[in-house]
Amino acid sequence: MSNDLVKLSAKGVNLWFGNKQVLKNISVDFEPNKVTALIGPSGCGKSTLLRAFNRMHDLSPDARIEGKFMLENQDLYEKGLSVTQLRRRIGMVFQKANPFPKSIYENINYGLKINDIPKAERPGIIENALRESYIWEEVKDELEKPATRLSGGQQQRLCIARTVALRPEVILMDEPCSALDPLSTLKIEELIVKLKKDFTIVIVTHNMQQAQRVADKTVFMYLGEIIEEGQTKDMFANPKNELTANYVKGHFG
Ligand SMILES: Nc1ncnc2c1ncn2[C@@H]1O[C@H](COP(=O)(O)OP(=O)(O)OP(=O)(O)O)[C@@H](O)[C@H]1O
Repeated sequence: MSNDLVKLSAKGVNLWFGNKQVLKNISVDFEPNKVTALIGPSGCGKSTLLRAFNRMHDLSPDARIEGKFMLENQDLYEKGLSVTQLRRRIGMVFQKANPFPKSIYENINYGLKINDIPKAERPGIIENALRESYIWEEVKDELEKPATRLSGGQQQRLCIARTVALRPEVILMDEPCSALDPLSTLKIEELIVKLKKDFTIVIVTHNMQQAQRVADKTVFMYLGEIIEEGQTKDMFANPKNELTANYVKGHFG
């Protein structure tokens, strides 16, 4: 793939927790302004791979990583690279919404403050991030309310707003809808599809319908390896590998 079609990539990655090898010779490219879904049965290493891009295993003493993770030309594990700076370029949204126990406004303002965004610019950025995340109309009159009083779906959209406010290049999403009801899930899916105009998105999901609704490309993993990847439509309509076929048909997982 030519380089301008690659935003984020892993090359020859192996990862162990203690003696257990969890990722095996993973090489994958993620295209800019596309949504890519990582799918596969429980325990196959999807979250481990996603988290490795954001250096989330740095503090696990038993994690050992080989191979390269690149954001365009930046080696994400380069010695001396600031993890804070890296996470500004690669944001992450988790399975369970995790707003700070502060006001809705402050949840977004905090990240802007610690990243030295001038005070005068912050209200506009906060409003814009809330609008982009389809939550502004619901919260605009109660920005001082504690974020923890929002519904689960609203909290997750707030967490997405908190991430987009910092204008990362990539947003990693680890099962962002698994704790949400169907209506909130659809709102987040609509949001994900809209956000790809500005961001490159990688999403871990167990929900095959969700992968087909939101993802341009899909990567199927099994026991720590990538078995198949391709355009989502092709992978679901004509999987090349028998394991992929059985998984997408719901025969195991
Ligand atoms: N910090 C850790 N220390 C030790 N083992 C871990 C750690 N994190 C994950 N594992 C193990 O690595 C394997 C892969 O886990 P991972 O969470 O990446 O799978 P997954 O495909 O995302 O699964 P799920 O769909 O259930 O979330 C599992 O066997 C898990 O127990």
